[in-house]
Amino acid sequence: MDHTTQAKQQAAKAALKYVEPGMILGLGTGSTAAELIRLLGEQVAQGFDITGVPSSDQSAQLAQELGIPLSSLQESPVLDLNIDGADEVDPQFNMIKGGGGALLREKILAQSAKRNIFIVDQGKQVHELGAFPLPLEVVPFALESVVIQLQQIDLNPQLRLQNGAPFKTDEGNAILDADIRGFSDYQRLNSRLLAIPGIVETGLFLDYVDVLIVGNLTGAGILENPK
Ligand SMILES: O=C(CO)[C@H](O)[C@H](O)COP(=O)(O)O
Repeated sequence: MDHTTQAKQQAAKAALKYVEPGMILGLGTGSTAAELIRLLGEQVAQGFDITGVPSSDQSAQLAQELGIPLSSLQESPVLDLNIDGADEVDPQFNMIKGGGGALLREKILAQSAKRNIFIVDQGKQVHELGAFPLPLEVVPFALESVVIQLQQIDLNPQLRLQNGAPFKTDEGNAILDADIRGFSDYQRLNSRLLAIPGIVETGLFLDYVDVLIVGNLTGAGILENPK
């Protein structure tokens, strides 16, 4: 197993300690979140009682295969806890998410949770955001128009592809990956992006972290956000 996977597993293992019986738990998307879902599956098989609300069809499928009872956000609109991964996190707990294309549902779950824990391997910690392109979820009808507007502010948007065709999110939208290097006022950038009609959501997750768990080869560091 490679070192990054080991670090992701350590982060997931540390997060498991925050999960209490009877919780309605938001299940993130991506390989780190999948590590957590696998661990939860083992716990559920031993009689642990939780209900998961998945942030993607992919996570729903994995949880279902492992026998984790599932609910939907419609049935369970308030989550006790949400646990998800991230693509980048800076020292102020600002994050880029959406590498797996689930940013819209992920942000909705994060917003619906009483508490949010993000689990990352140490390679995700950065001084400033932007080496990882910022995913933007865009309504297909508006795609070309949004591309032009993003080009005008030098964000060099790239249409995300999958097997040669435009990537389609679980909500049926497209993803544009934008180059935000050089921008440091993330709140302002986020507001500016969300003001463009057709951009449904951005992968900038600002003010969402309650606890950040950073996995390494042998364990995990716990960082509480003093917000
Ligand atoms: O935002 C996400 C999916 O939309 C993921 O949390 C993010 O891409 C991290 O993925 P991984 O754990 O595989 O590195």
